[in-house]
Amino acid sequence: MLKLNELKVKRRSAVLLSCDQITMKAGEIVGILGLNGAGKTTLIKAILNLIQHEGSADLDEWEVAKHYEKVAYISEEYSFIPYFTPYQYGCYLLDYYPCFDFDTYQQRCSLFDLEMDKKIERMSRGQQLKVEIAAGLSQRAQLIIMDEPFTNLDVVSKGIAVQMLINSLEGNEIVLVATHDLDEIENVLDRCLILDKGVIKDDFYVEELHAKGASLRDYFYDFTKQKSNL
Ligand SMILES: Nc1ncnc2c1ncn2[C@@H]1O[C@H](COP(=O)(O)OP(=O)(O)OP(=O)(O)O)[C@@H](O)[C@H]1O
Repeated sequence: MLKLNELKVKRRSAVLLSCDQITMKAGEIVGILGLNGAGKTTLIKAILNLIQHEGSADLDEWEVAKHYEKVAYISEEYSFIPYFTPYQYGCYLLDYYPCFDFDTYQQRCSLFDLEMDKKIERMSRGQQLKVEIAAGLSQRAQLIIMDEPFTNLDVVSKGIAVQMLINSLEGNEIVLVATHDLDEIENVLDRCLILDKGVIKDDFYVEELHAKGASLRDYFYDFTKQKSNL
């Protein structure tokens, strides 16, 4: 279980994030959605203790920040070592993460058509993101946090990445995905947190939305309309 306890991020006089207590159950895939500047990355960085914040994020009663070996963080703020090749990066992760599945990582790199012996710094941004996705999803982490994991991927690779995410799950992981790629992720998400100006404005199960005959795109259209009072 992931429990967020009153997370708050302040910068000078501005409050960038202010969350009440939220709990996510093992096995839930949760979308963190919101318009540009809504606070998605701020929320993720507060959970990961990458920025100064109040409150805490606990994974099964343990602070997330004290158990990075249980957490995979996939974002465009890459964690690979640029002068490594994907092969060398995999060896490094194998040393660091006790459960890292090197064989599956290699298969995933191959699915993405990545060259295992090319320096990551010489790859395109999309290819670098693929290395991050292949690596993060091979960590066998309990908590997988993805910040805009599909944005720089081509249309074919987005589909491969979504399928890779689904295939990588054993069922008990908690997955948080911040994304604007609603169509790609809609059928993968169990639950959505809707952020606006650093506050969670809505929290619902996608099933409930679908039961009303609506899609995430419809939801956001209405949400934006209400915001701008059109
Ligand atoms: N270091 C900082 N200092 C001051 N304000 C910041 C800082 N980082 C982010 N912000 C502000 O916090 C708010 C939330 O930013 P954040 O990056 O979390 O949004 P986001 O929902 O991830 O947006 P996007 O969809 O555009 O990536 C924005 O208004 C942004 O300007």
